[in-house]
Amino acid sequence: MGTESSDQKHPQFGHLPLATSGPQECALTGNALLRNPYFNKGSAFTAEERETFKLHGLLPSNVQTLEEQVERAYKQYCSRQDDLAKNTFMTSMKEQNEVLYYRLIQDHLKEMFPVIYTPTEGEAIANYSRLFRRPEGCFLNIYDMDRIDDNLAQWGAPDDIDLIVVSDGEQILGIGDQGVGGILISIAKLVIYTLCAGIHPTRTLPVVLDAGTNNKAFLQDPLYLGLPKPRAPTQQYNTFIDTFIRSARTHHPNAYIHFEDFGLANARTILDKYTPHIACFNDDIQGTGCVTLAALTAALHITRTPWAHLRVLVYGAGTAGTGIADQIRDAIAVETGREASDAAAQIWCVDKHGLLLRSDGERLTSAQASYARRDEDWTHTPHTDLLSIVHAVKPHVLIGTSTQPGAFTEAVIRGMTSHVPRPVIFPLSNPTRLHEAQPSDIFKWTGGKALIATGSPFPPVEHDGETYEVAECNNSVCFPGIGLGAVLCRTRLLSPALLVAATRALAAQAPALRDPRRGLVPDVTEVREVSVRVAAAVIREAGREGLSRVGGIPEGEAELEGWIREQMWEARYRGLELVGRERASRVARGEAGATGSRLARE
Ligand SMILES: NC(=O)C1=CN([C@@H]2O[C@H](COP(=O)(O)OP(=O)(O)OC[C@H]3O[C@@H](n4cnc5c(N)ncnc54)[C@H](O)[C@@H]3O)[C@@H](O)[C@H]2O)C=CC1
Ligand SMILES: CC(=O)C(=O)O
Ligand SMILES: [Mg+2]
Repeated sequence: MGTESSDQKHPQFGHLPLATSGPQECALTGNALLRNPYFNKGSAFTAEERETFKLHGLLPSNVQTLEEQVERAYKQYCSRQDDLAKNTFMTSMKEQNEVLYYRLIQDHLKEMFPVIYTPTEGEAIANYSRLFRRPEGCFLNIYDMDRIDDNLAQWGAPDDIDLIVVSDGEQILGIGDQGVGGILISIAKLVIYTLCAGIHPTRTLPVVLDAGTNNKAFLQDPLYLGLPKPRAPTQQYNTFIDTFIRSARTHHPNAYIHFEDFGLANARTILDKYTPHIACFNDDIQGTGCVTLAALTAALHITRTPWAHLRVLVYGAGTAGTGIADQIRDAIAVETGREASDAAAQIWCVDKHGLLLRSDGERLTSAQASYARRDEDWTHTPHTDLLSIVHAVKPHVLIGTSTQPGAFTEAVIRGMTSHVPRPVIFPLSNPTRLHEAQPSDIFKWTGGKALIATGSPFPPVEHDGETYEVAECNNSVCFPGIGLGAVLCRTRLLSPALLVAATRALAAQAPALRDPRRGLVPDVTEVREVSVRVAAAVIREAGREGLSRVGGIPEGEAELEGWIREQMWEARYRGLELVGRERASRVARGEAGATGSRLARE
């Protein structure tokens, strides 16, 4: 586990795998220190530090607090003319001073989350090659597979990396193939891990797998920074993935691997292949499934619909849609004692050719096949028309993961409302412009009866003099806590039981359970505390299943949560201790109290 504090003892918990307090050892001085975003404090370096680290003459004389720096940075942020410019400003702040960057976001979380994540991050990704200033992360090239080992080895010693987020850029945030720009989704997800779960920012690695792109505009753009070739054929692609996983396991054997925004054909195949062997997670399949099931669980608590009678319609049966369907199927099976195949019969999936039917044959992916319906039951209903399907199925729940804006029309929503008293409607497609319906319209068309959650943030809805929160049902509410739990107990695998435990922990924290005007999932401003509970559930379950590789984890609830909190990184300045280069390289090799792998190269 993290070596940062291997020589520090915590008064309450003894030796913690990863401590985030106390002084930090630093071998950098002068300009090199100011240019290092992890150690840099800018105008907040104390008089003593300015002396010790040879900073005199390199900084204006006034020593400021982090709060004063945040105030100035926020004013600069506000002066940027639009969200994309604000996003670019934040990227540059991250390159200069990580503590200030995270603290600024934390102090303005609600306002800034959509700027550093969906929807604005999608715009930044689409414009990656135009906005590019400085590379961040690890770029792997399918035509240079022999170098993957070296490329990954340079990120530190085997114990330095706890978490890798990797994307191949094929299906980014609902905006399709973004090629090498996919590095930015890996970076954005890692920022959320740090913000929302206190994952140590220097112990993570963002990776993009550049296998080409089928984005025609990029292929014709001389400024495109990735491989200007169509995506490589399947066999070569599979070898690329295998090589990446093998090298990652060799050089960073403890890293939990998070897959993000892979294309439909590959996302599931890769997850199924590696889940039995390594601790890995696909956010679009499992994270989205987990948060949606948690939101649904809270909604059913309010509507009082029994699991045994539940009817669910999933519109858009791709990576996210089938991931959600699987989680709901498994929950129905657990709650009713039915076989998973029987539980699947309570879920109807619609994709671009209409309701999934058995006669679709080879057109169905393996994930879709278990939801295909018998053709003979649909001979009298137009199975390509959503409204007709709604009238035939009478769903309690309608979920949109189709990227088709406005697909949940007034007729569809009113049709659904004619069959069930409290329709549960989740338009989850990102970014905001791709949502299947607007929450305010859904509220209007259902006479305020709907229980709504959306994929991107929306403002609250007014109805009959009351204000109703619209929950953001985004995997960002659950993947940080799941990852924190997985990292802290160094789970060998991320088994289905760990995900069930995480989902239950998340569902139990739905604000709507306390007040029906509040959201079906916790708000982003609450996520850090939510992550503690989710991580605790994951760690406890990993212990029960014999998957945990860390000893001495406290058992009591309060003690376990305290143990987790102690290891969550926080955006505050710590004292610096000057050490010699030799000590610093031992630190970087994990032989002494380290400050993070990336410093090995600095
Ligand atoms: N809220 C959240 O946490 C998450 C939201 N998403 C969003 O969900 C959407 C889908 O993402 P993925 O599943 O990764 O993409 P995907 O490409 O794997 O799935 C989209 C599916 O929609 C289908 N589709 C296209 N046109 C359709 C139509 N007219 N009717 C019905 N189905 C249609 C496609 O054939 C495909 O199977 C994206 O907008 C993405 O941003 C994805 C993951 C998490
Ligand atoms: C939220 C997310 O993971 C997506 O839209 O792909
Ligand atoms: Mg995603």
